[in-house]
Amino acid sequence: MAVIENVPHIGDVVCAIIEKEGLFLVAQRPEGKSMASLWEFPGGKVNQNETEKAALQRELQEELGVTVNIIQRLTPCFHTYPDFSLTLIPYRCLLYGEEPRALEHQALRWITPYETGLYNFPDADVPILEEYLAQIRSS
Ligand SMILES: Nc1nc2c([nH]c(=O)n2[C@H]2C[C@H](O)[C@@H](COP(=O)(O)OP(=O)(O)OP(=O)(O)O)O2)c(=O)[nH]1
Repeated sequence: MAVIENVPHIGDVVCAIIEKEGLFLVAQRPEGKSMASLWEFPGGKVNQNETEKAALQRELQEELGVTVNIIQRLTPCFHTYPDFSLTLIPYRCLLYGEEPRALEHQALRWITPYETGLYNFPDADVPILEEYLAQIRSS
């Protein structure tokens, strides 16, 4: 029999795949937060009456101290964790030149597509990573 999940939906979460010279940025979630130490794409929840792009720029200022050039929206991923569900909305982005700083994360790393397997990502990120890697391999 199918089990119907009944967990709170936290809403839309935007995240940035920031690219630089064939590398992209991954950020390690802080200790003490949910999914601590997993590697994610910087971003966060979209507030009420806020556009996705405005939320992304706000979160990237707060977390990395940068403003980005937003290039492309990838396919959103609806995912259910044991205690909540979310819709994770990825954007490919380029930097204007400022170097990101880990203002809220444990660490930041610029990685190549080949290194992705060395990092543990939240489950919601897996289809997003697959789409992104397929896209850059075919370009
Ligand atoms: N920024 C970001 N969040 C992600 C990713 N994958 C993923 O499942 N998430 C989840 C973690 C959080 O529950 C939520 C992001 O919301 P948030 O950034 O406003 O919340 P937060 O880190 O303060 O986390 P929390 O204390 O609410 O658990 O989305 C990702 O790649 N990037």
